[in-house]
Amino acid sequence: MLSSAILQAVLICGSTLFLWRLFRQLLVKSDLDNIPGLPSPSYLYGHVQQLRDKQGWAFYRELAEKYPAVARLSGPLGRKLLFVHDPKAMHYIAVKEQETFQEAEWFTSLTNRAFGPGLLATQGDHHRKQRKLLNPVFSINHMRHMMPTFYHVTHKLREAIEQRVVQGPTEVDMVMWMGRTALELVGQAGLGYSFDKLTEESADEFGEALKSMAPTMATLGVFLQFLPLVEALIPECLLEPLGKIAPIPGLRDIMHISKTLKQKSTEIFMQKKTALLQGDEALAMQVGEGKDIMSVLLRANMTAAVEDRLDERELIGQMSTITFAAMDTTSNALSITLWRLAQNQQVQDRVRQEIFAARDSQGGKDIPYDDLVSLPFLDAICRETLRVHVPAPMRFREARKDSVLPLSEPIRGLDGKLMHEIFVPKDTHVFVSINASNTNPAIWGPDAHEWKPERWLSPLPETVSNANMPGVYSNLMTFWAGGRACIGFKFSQLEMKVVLAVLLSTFKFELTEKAIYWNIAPIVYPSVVPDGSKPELPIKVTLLDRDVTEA
Ligand code: HEM
Repeated sequence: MLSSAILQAVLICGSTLFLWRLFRQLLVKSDLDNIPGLPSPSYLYGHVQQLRDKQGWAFYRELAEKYPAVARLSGPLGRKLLFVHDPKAMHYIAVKEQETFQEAEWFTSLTNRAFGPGLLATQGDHHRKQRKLLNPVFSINHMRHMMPTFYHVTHKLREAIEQRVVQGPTEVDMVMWMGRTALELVGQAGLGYSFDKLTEESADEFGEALKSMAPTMATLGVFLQFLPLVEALIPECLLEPLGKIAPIPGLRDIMHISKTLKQKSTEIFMQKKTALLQGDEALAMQVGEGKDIMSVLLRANMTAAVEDRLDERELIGQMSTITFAAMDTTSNALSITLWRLAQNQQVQDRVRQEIFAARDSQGGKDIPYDDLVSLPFLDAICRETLRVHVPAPMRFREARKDSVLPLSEPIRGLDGKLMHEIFVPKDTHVFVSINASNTNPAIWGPDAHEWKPERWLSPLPETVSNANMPGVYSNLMTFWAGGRACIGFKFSQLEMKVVLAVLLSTFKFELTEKAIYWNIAPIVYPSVVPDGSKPELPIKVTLLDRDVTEA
């Protein structure tokens, strides 16, 4: 009784706040009304259905081609949304004015509840303090130390696939194997924890909870928007008991998942802390031998100046945060790379020869860090895949106060006048299209949409450097920019290269008869039916006869 009254009160307050923000935006005329954009197909939903369409690639392409900098779109009930891929505007959003253009409030509340106060849940000075301590543990120097762990896990993967194809060419679901490998790699190299032996079917409670987090979040849908309000109105001590009885689908599941994540992260953290206090010998006995990101972080935290130290809740919060952020992104990037190589046998042969030559120069052993990262064609394949096939293609931000967004080139407003900048009122929802930016023909040339690794082997067009793209990686926005850019982008580069080097020197990958559909989602994934919800990527895998391949 009491719970439904509280729930009703929250819903009424939430709806009032939503309507107030909507009316304010509709009533107060701003630059948003003068920006050209696609007409809304429905007053009720606006463009939401097109934006959420898993096969909406043509819609996104049309939008980017028709409006090469910004466009106005519609949200539910006529709410104005800003679609952006102009480099200067993106610099402003991600770097210069990142405190104005923040993640949606519900997202930070949710990640705080789900994972604890890690990087995805903190803002401003608190976030900067965390990054200051975490940045060095993701440095190239630490990646180097983790090479043996990367190879150890990847050889397990190779053995697992070899067992399945040893009798002859076999169809293998590569997205499943890339997912398991990415989780185990971030487990061992990130947390010093093993989720999955890879050689047998095994389910780990922590790994399962992490994997089910994103699909369960999706079932909560519109209720998530009310989370900050719920937190503001209901005392902390009542949240859990009320959550258990509230008639909201998925809520109990997400509470259970968060509890499991916290318990397991705390358990691993405590083991690590004890080992650290016992000294280097005890640490060396652990998975990751004390070289994993969390062990290094714990050591760094102990020796940091008192004002720079993170408390235990923050350290524990980083564990699920990092694993969650690392998992599907890199595994799907690897899946897309394998699919592209299966489509392009000549490219696959050429990169394999490069890998063989590098292995031969090591007497057939694993390629060391410096040699691996500087293999030019392997590098070109990774860059090109991350340019054209962005794993997380859209970023969302909310303007927390009125702001003025500068543009690289003026656009012509609906009133016929040139607009050099756009006044963006507080509460405007901004969609940044990384895809549109990475495949902009004005920057990358007329073949911008084609997957052509060779483009990275010669100097890039001048338009690329002239665009002043703010992204942290290769003039691309794939890993975002500024203080919230992906902290793990070097980790993911290394992961992609180690996995590709080991797999391509053992197997040949070919397409099967089955069609593959890439679905637009927070992380793009493949399926064998259009709009399929189950990630699947069947690829024909053949064990290489090294002599034949080299002949
Ligand atoms: C191809 C693989 C990857 C892609 C495309 C990717 C992309 C991104 C993007 C776009 C962001 C910014 C999100 C935003 O603020 O809106 C981000 C943040 C983040 N990524 Fe990655 N990521 C990848 C791999 C990884 C890996 C391997 C790790 C960890 C080992 C990682 C850890 C993180 C963390 C912790 C954040 C939050 C950073 C912060 O807010 O300070 N990512 N990533």
